[in-house]
Amino acid sequence: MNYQYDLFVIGAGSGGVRASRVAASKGFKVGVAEFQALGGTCVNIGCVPKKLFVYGSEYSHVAEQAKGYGWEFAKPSFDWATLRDNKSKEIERLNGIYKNLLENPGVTIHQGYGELVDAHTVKVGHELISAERILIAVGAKPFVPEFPGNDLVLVSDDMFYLEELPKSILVVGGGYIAVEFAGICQGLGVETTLMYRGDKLLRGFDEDVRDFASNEYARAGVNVELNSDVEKIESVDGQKQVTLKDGRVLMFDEVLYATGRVPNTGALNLQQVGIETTKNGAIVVNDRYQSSVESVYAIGDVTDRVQLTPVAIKEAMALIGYWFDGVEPNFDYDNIPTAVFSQPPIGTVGLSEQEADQRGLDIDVYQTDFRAMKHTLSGAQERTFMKLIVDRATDRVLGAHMVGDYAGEIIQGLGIALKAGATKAHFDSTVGVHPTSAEEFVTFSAGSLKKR
Ligand SMILES: Cc1cc2nc3c(=O)[nH]c(=O)nc-3n(C[C@H](O)[C@H](O)[C@H](O)COP(=O)(O)OP(=O)(O)OC[C@H]3O[C@@H](n4cnc5c(N)ncnc54)[C@H](O)[C@@H]3O)c2cc1C
Ligand SMILES: NC(=O)c1ccc[n+]([C@@H]2O[C@H](COP(=O)([O-])OP(=O)(O)OC[C@H]3O[C@@H](n4cnc5c(N)ncnc54)[C@H](O)[C@@H]3O)[C@@H](O)[C@H]2O)c1
Repeated sequence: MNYQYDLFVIGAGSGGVRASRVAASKGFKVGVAEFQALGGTCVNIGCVPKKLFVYGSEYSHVAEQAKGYGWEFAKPSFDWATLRDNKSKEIERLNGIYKNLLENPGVTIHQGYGELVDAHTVKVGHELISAERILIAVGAKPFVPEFPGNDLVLVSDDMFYLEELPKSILVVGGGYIAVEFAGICQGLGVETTLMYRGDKLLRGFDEDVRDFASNEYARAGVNVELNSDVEKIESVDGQKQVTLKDGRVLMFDEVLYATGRVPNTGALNLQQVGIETTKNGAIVVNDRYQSSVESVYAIGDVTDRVQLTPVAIKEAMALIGYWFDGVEPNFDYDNIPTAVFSQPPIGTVGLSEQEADQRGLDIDVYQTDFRAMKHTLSGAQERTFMKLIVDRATDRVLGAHMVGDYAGEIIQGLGIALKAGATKAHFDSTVGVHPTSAEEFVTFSAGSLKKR
C-alpha cells in the first residue's frame, strides 16, 4: 500500500514537534497538522509564558527587599501591557523557531484541524491525507465543572492575553496551575484569593510540602481559603459575585478556574475509527504508545498519564527508538522530577513520605526548615523547607522535596542522583557548595531525623 506519508502527526505541541522533526531527520516522510500556533500548550499558553510571568511578578519584591542591602529605588510601578506584549513577542519568536525546527528536516506543515477518517487517513480541512502511521499528540484543554455562571470564569489560556489586569481575583483549584497563577497575580499586585474545596492544596505532593507551601503562600499575602467551594457566579456591576456553598457572597473582578485539564479528543472521530478511550476521553495506549487501532499511536497529555512537557518529549523519543531501532519503549515513569513555579517554588522527585509508607517501606525521614541567608538582610520572613526520604534497608534516597528559592533548579540535579540510585551515604560524602540552600541536602544529620 502506498501512503502519502510514513508518519502523520496531529498536533504540533511538545510531543508532536519532537516526534515529527526527529522522524523526518531519520528519513521518514512526515506531515503534521496544527490548527493553532506551532509549539503547543507549553510554548504558547503554558510553561514558557507562565514562567515569564513568574519572573515578572518576582520583581515586585526587589525594591522592598533590596533596602536591607543599602538600595533605595523610586516608588516602583508596574505596567501589565508591557509584560503581556513583551511576552507575546517572545512567543512569536519561538513560533518561528518551531517552524524552522519542523521545516528544516523536511516536515510538511498542514495548517488546520485534523480528524481521523480511518486507520490510515486523516482529514485536515477538505484535504484527505494518507499515512502508514498516525500519531495523535493533541494535548489537553482546561476543564471547568458545571455550575450556574461557569461561563463567566477565565481559564489559564485567557490569563496570557488579558486586556487589563484585574484588581482582585479568585483562583479556584488546588493544583499546579492554581498555585502558580495565585503567585503570579499576587506578585503583580492583584488582591488574590486561592480557593480549594479540599483541606489541603497540591494533592499528590508530600504532606509536609503541602502544609509548608500553603503557609508560605499565605505569608506572601495570598488569601488561602480551604474547604470552600463555589455554588454560583453572577455578573453584578461589572464584577463577579461569587456565592459559596457555605452561603457567603464575595465580589471579585475576575475568577480563574484551574480545576484540571482534559484530553483534547472531542472532535477527533476516535469512536468511528474504533479507538478506545477512557471515561474522560484519554486515548488508551499500550507500552508502545499504540492505541487499540494498530497504526494509530498517541503520546503526551492526550493519554492523561503525566501532564508534563519533558514527559511528552521522552515519550516521543521512546517511539522514535522503537520505530527506527526496534528498541521496546521502556520509559521510566518513576522518579520524574517536577517543579511547581509557585512563590516560593516547589521541587520534588521520587516518593513522598506517605507513598513510601503506603508501599510498606521502612524509612528514615530527614527534614529541615530555615530562613535562607539572602533573607537575613532582605527582611523577608519567608522560609525554606527540605526533606529526604531514605530506605533503611538499602540506604537509598527514595525521595527529595524542597519548598524555597531555586527549588526547580536544585531538584534537577537530585533527579539524576535518585535515578543513579544514590544512597544517603553518597549524599553525605558529597562536598557541599557553600554558602547555598542546596548544601542542606548533603548535610542532613541524625539531628534532622523526623520523629515518626
Ligand atoms: C498554564 C500551564 C502551565 C504549564 N506549565 C508547565 C511547566 O512549567 N512544566 C511542564 O513540564 N509542563 C507544564 N505544563 C504542561 C505542558 O504544557 C503539557 O504537558 C505539554 O504541553 C503536553 O504536550 P503535548 O504534546 O501532549 O500537547 P500540547 O503541547 O498541548 O500540544 C497539542 C497541540 O495539538 C494541537 N491540536 C489539538 N487538536 C488538534 C487537531 N484536531 N488538529 C490539529 N492540531 C490539534 C493544539 O493546538 C496543540 O498545539 C503547563 C500547562 C499549562 C496549561
Ligand atoms: N510546573 C509545571 O510543571 C506545571 C504547571 C502547570 C500545569 N502542569 C501540568 O498540567 C496539569 C493540569 O494542571 P491543573 O492545575 O489544571 O490540574 P491539577 O490536576 O494539577 O489540579 C486540578 C485541581 O483542581 C481541583 N478540582 C478538580 N475538579 C474540581 C471541581 N469540580 N471543583 C473544585 N476543584 C476541583 C483538583 O482537586 C485539583 O486540586 C498538571 O497536573 C500538571 O501535570 C504542570
